[in-house]
Amino acid sequence: MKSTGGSDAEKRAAGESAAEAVEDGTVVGLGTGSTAAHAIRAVGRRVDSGLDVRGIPTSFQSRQLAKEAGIPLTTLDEAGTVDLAIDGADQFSGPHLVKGGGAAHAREKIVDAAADRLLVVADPSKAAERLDHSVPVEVLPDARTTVAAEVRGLGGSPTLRSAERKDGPVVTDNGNLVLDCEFGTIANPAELAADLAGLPGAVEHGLFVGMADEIHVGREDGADVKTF
Ligand SMILES: O=C(CO)[C@H](O)[C@H](O)COP(=O)(O)O
Repeated sequence: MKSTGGSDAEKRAAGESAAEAVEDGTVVGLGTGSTAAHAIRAVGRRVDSGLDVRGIPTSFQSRQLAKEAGIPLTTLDEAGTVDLAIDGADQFSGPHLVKGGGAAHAREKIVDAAADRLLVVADPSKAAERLDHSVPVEVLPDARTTVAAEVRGLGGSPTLRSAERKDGPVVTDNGNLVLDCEFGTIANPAELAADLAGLPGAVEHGLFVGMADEIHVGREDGADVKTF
């Protein structure tokens, strides 16, 4: 699993802190990435101790991890609602997030938006005064050229994400491609989110505007919780 940013101890502290918030008898969205992985393993340990939950994974990776951790799984179709989602972020500023470093942001946004509460888990390197991380845009393969042109028209600089250990582009769990779009400092995340959402062939973008209810920021020896 690709790991970026802070230390593993910080990520683990964040994941374990959020996993403590999971209540008995609930449906939990399971995010993607190295920090969310710690939360999934921690929820699994609580399941071993008798916690009754059902998890909704947001990616192939989180499904595999949840199965290994012994978390019973369900789907949005079956469960209908999500009580709590735990997910990572590539950057956060207040409750606003940039996600999609693992190219899982389309399913993550569906599950995170459906949740009554979204708990973000992050190491301190993900904090920013204002969002300035590149924004991943998942695109239908046929739309990559036209969406890239539209992104340039919005003042962005798109780059097709290349795979590591495979020739060619990253292909998402949904069979699509990813354009990483640099906009510099994002003055108005809501406006950019609306512009990107309106592009034909853009499946989903990685701006999660105002979506975090809590951010658990891991330290070497614990976690700080910001509530919104
Ligand atoms: O959005 C994501 C995947 O699409 C991840 O949550 C994000 O990339 C953070 O990952 P990590 O915890 O490994 O830094």
